[in-house]
Amino acid sequence: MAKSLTIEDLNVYYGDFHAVQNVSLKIKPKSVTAFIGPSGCGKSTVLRTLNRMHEVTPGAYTTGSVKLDDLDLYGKGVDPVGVRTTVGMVFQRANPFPTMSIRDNVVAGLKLGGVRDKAKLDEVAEASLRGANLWNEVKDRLDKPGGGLSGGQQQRLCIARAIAVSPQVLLMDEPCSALDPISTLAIEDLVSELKNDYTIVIVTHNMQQAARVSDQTAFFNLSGAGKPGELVEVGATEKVFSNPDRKETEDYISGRFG
Ligand SMILES: Nc1ncnc2c1ncn2[C@@H]1O[C@H](COP(=O)(O)OP(=O)(O)OP(=O)(O)O)[C@@H](O)[C@H]1O
Repeated sequence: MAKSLTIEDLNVYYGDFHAVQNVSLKIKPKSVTAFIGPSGCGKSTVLRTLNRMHEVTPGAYTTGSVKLDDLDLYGKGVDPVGVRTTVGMVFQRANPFPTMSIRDNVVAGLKLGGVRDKAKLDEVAEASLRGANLWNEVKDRLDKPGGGLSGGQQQRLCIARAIAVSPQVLLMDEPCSALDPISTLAIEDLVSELKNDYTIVIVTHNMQQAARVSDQTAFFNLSGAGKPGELVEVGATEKVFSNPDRKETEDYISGRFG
């Protein structure tokens, strides 16, 4: 199920603005990769190119390639909507449909895809909520609105919604930035469990979080004011945090800048 991602010579533009340059990176199946770096260096931009989500911004485009196993996600005839099902995404702020029931929130994507069989929908809702470590907290109120859950529960609901459509990769853009420390730890534990089934890429500003949850860390930086962001260093998380190759990486990780 889980697949690899291979990014080669990726450049991202917002119209005339060259946001990110020459990123090449391999992401193994069933691993967690953390994107770290100072604000504006292009972490979210690169993340969004992994499921063509940047294309919702008018004028945004890429050069280079992103492959899911052998499939070029930007190849001729590849449907971006299909890509976003295969490569799911969880955003910074939990964004459940607030008035929709918890159950319907989870299976919204399946329903949109035409699945009508109630038994099947219930089965996927339960499996996804269990997968997101939320089932026990909500099993007695599945018909209540998603907006009535706590922030941390809403974020896990969004993770359940993302996994309900059986993706191969999960992208997470600062999924804990709006959460308290306990909810944050719950999401981090969940990420470690989800790694058994999915390939995960997570953007985080929290160094401890990157160190705790990821196998591989990619450090991005700006080459100068107004210049594009670039990938400075990527490697095993333990190595990047204990013995980085580049001084900029060490300075950032040790809090000397950024
Ligand atoms: N929709 C957009 N339209 C135009 N420029 C954008 C857009 N989104 C991002 N940018 C620009 O692209 C650059 C990279 O932004 P991005 O959000 O990817 O950085 P980031 O590293 O994720 O930052 P942060 O840590 O602050 O979220 C920035 O200069 C930003 O202003």
